[in-house]
Amino acid sequence: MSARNPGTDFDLEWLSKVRVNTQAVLKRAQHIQGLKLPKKQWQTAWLLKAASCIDLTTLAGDDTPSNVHRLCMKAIQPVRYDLLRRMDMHDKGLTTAAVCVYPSRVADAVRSLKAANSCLPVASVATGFPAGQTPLETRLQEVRMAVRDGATEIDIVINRTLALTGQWEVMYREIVQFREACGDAHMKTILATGDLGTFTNIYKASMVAMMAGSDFIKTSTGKEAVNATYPVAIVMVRAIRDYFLRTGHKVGFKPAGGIRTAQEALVWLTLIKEELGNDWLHPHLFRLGASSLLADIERQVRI
Ligand SMILES: O=C[C@H](O)COP(=O)(O)O
Repeated sequence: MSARNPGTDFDLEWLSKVRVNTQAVLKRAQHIQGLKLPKKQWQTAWLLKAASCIDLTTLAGDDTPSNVHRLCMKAIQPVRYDLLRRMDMHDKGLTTAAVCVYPSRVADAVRSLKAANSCLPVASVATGFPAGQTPLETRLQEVRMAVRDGATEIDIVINRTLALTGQWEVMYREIVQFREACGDAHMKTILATGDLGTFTNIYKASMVAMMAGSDFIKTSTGKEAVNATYPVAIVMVRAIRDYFLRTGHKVGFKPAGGIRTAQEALVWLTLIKEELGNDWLHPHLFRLGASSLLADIERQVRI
């Protein structure tokens, strides 16, 4: 992970000026999707880069220590050894960026990784994931417990009620408290953009999350009706760029939810390269939240 974002004071004036131009956003997203993807000879390298940026996730009601263990083993060796050997990549230490599990499964993941001598980070969703509709004290306690169990990254969800009713300062104060509860664990803030209604709300929520000290902003929980989309990403990465220009702090970006194919992973990498530049094309500033993307990446690498 990179240097942390310390956040800023809440600045209402900054937010009130914001009006996102919907047509311009849609046009830019379409342009990015139309760009030529890396040529065949570079695609494998790009796909391995994508694999290294995955937060390999399981967030299911029937998660058990055994499937969390299998997830951890896959995260340590995301692409088959013989395939990596063929590419002379077998000794480069390729892993995913992290594993991501529910708070109750953090201890299982930490145990499995430790037993395998791996220091891969364990991320945990918290704060009443996915809806965030539990009392603030419960949400804070959940963060503290996940950290206590060994999570070094916490994916919090914002309180959508506050965003939809324009209570930005209250939302800011909640996120500041989550950041405190995280301690040294890095905080990714999930906006659940599919619930936020407008691009302007998405920009404002991104900015509030960064002002409150988020290390990453993340699109979705994977449980909304609409999850990671390219237009939403354009709005969020522009907010990241504006925040960087104003404060000098680089905040990471994590699209998540419904990302299943190697082709989509390539578009996501292209979008980041075009909008934020190469600095962001590393796991400390870019993650793909996905439960089933890796299988297609491995398939494409094999071809
Ligand atoms: O944060 C990660 C998402 O919950 C994963 O969503 P997915 O299962 O659609 O890949």
